[in-house]
Amino acid sequence: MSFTSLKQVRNQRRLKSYVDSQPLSATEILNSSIEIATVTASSSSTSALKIDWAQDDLPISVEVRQSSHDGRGIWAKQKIKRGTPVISLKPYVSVLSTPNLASYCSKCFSPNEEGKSLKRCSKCRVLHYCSAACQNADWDVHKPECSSIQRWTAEAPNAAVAVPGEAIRCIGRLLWDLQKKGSDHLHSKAIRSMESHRTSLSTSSASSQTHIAHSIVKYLRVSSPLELSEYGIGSAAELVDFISRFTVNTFTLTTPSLSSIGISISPVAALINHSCEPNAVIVFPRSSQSAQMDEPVLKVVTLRDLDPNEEILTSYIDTVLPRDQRQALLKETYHFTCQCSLCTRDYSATPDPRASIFCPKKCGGMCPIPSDDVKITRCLKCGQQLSEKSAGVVLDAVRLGQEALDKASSLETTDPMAALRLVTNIQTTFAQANLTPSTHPSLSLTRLRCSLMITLLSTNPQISLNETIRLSGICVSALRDLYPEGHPVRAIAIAELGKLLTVDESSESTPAVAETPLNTFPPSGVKRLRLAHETLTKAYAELEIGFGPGGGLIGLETLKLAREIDQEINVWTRGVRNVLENR
Ligand SMILES: C[S@@+](CC[C@H](N)C(=O)[O-])C[C@H]1O[C@@H](n2cnc3c(N)ncnc32)[C@H](O)[C@@H]1O
Repeated sequence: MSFTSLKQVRNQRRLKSYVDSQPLSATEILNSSIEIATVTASSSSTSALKIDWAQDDLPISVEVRQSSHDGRGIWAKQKIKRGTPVISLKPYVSVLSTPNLASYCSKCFSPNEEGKSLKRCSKCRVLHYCSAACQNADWDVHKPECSSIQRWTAEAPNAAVAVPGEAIRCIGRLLWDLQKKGSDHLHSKAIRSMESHRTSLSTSSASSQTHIAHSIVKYLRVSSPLELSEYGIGSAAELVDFISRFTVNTFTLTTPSLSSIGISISPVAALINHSCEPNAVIVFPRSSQSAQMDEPVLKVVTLRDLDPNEEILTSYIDTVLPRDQRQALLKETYHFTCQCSLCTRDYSATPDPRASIFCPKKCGGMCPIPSDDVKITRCLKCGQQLSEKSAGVVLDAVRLGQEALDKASSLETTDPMAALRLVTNIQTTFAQANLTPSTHPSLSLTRLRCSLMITLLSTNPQISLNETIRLSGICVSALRDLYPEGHPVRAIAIAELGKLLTVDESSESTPAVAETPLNTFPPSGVKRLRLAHETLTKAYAELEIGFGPGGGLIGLETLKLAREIDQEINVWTRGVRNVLENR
């Protein structure tokens, strides 16, 4: 679960507060969720809850429990094998983020296929569909949205804000649905029961949520929050409360290859608590077996074998970040101090791979990265202290790297070449600072650089295929230091490397880096094909864990490619044998 998508909204102009002078008390909010939950059993620290709106989506292997530490959560009742899609459901609402509106169908979220074009709604001209069937199926929900978008666009001060952001569109869809179903419907109960932190918001969060509240009022075409009673919202405070629930409980909607394309709301999946070292992941694997109209399907897949009475935990944030940054993000958006196994790990003997530099004496050991507060750091193997000057170089590199990452990410789709220049130029600074490849933001920059090179590979002859493969290899090895076997991020990176190794070598331009004995990766000819096959087979095995049996759409593609390469290797081997026998 991540809320990067809301950043867009946060950065917009802030409006006057709508919040009532008499906010709902925490007890009132708590009571509203307890009335729908019946305690049915109890253990020493947790008690099982039977929640009517959750029962249909939960298999018998798990149950909802309440704990004093992290509230409600989902727990294993029996042994569960790793790679099990323990929960599989369709979110109540899913919407595309604005830049993706023309590239994916707004009903089934399939991408615009090459050679075909999505059909645009002729009225709002904003949503697109892959077929008339998808458009018709979405019309019930899109109807009120369509006129609201048209009005929003007509009143927009400039083209940059001509389409309401995904948070506004998502809340709009949710509220129209609740209005139609009524307050007694299980969906309405489920939404009301999601956790809110309205009473403990920081000033900046309160301000951004108030801003969203203003936008919602404008989008729904009511003149004040008091007119929202037909949506089950009785006051301005309740509207802000609703938005707080939304912020805490929204998921990033991703493609089968994990690109973020929008946001989804599922109160059942939102019952899962957080760990920076999770034992499960939330993915949208898609597969050719399921009918398109049923997509997107959210799956919670276990990453390791679970014992009975273990809590199922996913990560709400990107766990490539070092502890301080993870804790700050979780505190700001989710209002808790994380005490997971990763956050409480002792790094005095082995440094955190997310925050390390190589030993200044090059003994083969590593030092924890210095920070503004702790500048003195020494190699954990040989004890060599990092000089103050070198600590300054590292701190500068991290700061410049983060700036380059933010800037390049914003240019990624609009000007990939400029983004690539930015992330390439920072490499020298990083090399001087001795950051390890898995240290933040080094890894994020390498991943972005690799993904930009892949995008540009087919159109720009300056991009070297072998260099792209080498970078992809660096990403895979750094991700292996951070993620367990089968984690979808790692599995997708391995599949990407395997796929790159299958690209026709003859398409390679003059190598940008001279081949040296130390630089023999990737190999060429049949050795390369064999490595590609081995990598794809490994990727498939990991995809089958992180995305569940079959590995989702990427699993299917990877398996197909592995089989094709296997045939190619066989043809090549037979060819060589024939030549040898004819001699
Ligand atoms: C998406 S909800 C998870 C379900 C929530 N526990 C409930 O009862 O509805 C996220 C909220 O759960 C709580 N939470 C999740 N993980 C936690 C953790 N590891 N430690 C403490 N609180 C946690 C925080 O209050 C957070 O804002």
